[in-house]
This record gives sequence, structure tokens and C-alpha cells, in this order.
Amino acid sequence: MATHVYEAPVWGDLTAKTLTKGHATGNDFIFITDPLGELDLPAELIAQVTDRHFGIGADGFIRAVKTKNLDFASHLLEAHPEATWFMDYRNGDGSIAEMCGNGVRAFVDYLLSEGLIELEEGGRLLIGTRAGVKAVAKTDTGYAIDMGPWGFINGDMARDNGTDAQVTAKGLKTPRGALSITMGNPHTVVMLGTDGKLDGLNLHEAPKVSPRPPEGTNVEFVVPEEISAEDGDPATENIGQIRMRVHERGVGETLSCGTGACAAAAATRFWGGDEAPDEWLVRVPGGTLAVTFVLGPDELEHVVLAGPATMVGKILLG
Ligand SMILES: N[C@@H](CCC[C@H](N)C(=O)O)C(=O)O
Repeated sequence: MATHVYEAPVWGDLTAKTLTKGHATGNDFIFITDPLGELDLPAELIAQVTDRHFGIGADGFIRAVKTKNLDFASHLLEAHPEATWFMDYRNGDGSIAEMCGNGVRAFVDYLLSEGLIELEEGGRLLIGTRAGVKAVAKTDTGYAIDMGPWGFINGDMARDNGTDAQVTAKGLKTPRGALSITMGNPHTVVMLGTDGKLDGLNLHEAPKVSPRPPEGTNVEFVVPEEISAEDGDPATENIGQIRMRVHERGVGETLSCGTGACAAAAATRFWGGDEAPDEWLVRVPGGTLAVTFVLGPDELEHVVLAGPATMVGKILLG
């Protein structure tokens, strides 16, 4: 049997750098500022730093870079010169993801805490991401992001059949129909129904999705939230409520996924038909996210994701 010898971590380009840890509904991230985009961040290094036992530990790693200094992103400034900061997002395994909804909120909180931007409550700013420029507003309880339009990954198949994929997972007795949705990054949503055993799922292992979206997928399991008679507050009558657990591509099970909450609300609303509400509360193990469907400035239906985000501490790597 091979023996694994653990060696003291070699932090590569991160040696002597200060990292900041933060989270958004329990989806946690390590942040670093690299305005000029000079750092070499190979996947192995990110995986080492985000490892919960042999590293600092986090679901994702986010580098703050000036948009103008990234060859692949500087074009974003042509239409949106205000999007001066770019969220360079990596999953815990070091893979690059196009978008992270919790990440954007936490990113803005990080930029604020570092004094790199100014944003008053009610104010708005633009952030560059691999999924385009996102507008973020500061609210009284956190941040609200215009995530842009959602879409079906498998096109008309979903519209015709209601589902367009099959998912198997540990704890599910039989494969379930599912819907693959893009929020800039890929998601596959499974509705377990009112009798669904959300808590009985084992999401340690990646669920199997067929057909698997070309770039892989994040998988969300959803049950309708029971609203008791006492909770029958007229103010929330027109708000859909679901509970969700997620297995994230490149990470594993996380306590929350912002783009996943948007995809889960979009799928549940689609299944609900014309009467389904435009406002949703998505309860995840790490808290609650609000998802609202609105008409965007481009006349397309946009998804707005709102929720808290906070920084928890700093780490200096030796
Ligand atoms: N947790 C994020 C999503 C992060 C990226 C995801 N794992 C992927 O690979 O697409 C969120 O809050 O949206």
C-alpha cells in the first residue's frame, strides 16, 4: 500500500500574501487582491489552499483583478467602463467556474472591507465576471445582484417535456427527472416533491446526470417548503418557498449556492406554470436566499439574487 507523506505546504506565488476568508450563507471563499493579474495560480495550488484539512479550507477561491489587466476580460470595459474589478473565480478543486452568485456578493463585501471600492446602501456598482458584467446593489441586509437571464441548457426538450435529464444519487431509490438550466454556469435541478426526503440524500458523491451538460453541472435537489397555518402572512402569500441542497461541480456538497438557488427557483417556477410567483425564498443549509424574476433593461427576463455576505478574518501565509 502506498504511503502518503504529508509535506509542509509550499504556497508558491501565495507565499507571504495575506488572504481573507469570507462567506455568503455559508458558501465560503478565500480572497486575494492581485490588481495587475500577476499571480500564477495553478489548480493544484488552489486545491491545496482550499483543502479543509491540509490547507485553510473554503469552497472557492476568488482573486480580485483589475478588469483592464486581463486579456480575456478587458473587452467588458467597452460597454461597461465602470466594471473596473473582475471576480476571478475558482472552485475548491482549482477548476474555473463561469459564475458564482454567492461569490459576487462576498466579492463586493471583500472589496468594500479592503477599501477598494465605495458603495452606499441603495448604491449600485458593476463587477466583471466570466459570465459577463453583473450589477450589484447594496441593500439593508446584504447585496442584490442582477444575474441576467436564465436559460434551458437542452433547449426545446425542456419546454416540451418539463424535464430533460435523469439524475441518480445516493439516497434516491429511483432515477428522477430533472431540468438543466444555465445561469452562466450549468445546473441540473431535481424536484423531489412534497414526499421528498431531502435530508436523507448523500451528496458526498457527485450525482449522475444524463445527459450530462458538456461542461459538467451543479446538481440541486429541491422540495417545496411547508408553510404552516400560523405562517400564513398575507405579505408572503405570493412568494414561492423551496428548500434546496446542492452538490457543486468542482467542490462537493456546500451549504449554499447562489446560482443554484436561481436555477432551482427558475425550474420550480417553470414547473408551476403561469400562476407561479415571481418572488421566491430558497432555504439552504446555510441560510435563506431571495430570488426574483424581473424584466431586464434588455427586455429579457432577468434573475435577481439577494442575500447576505460577510468577511470573517485574515490569514498571512508563511
Ligand atoms: N457556489 C457558487 C457556484 C460556484 C461555481 C460552481 N461550483 C460551478 O462550478 O459552476 C454560487 O453561489 O453560485
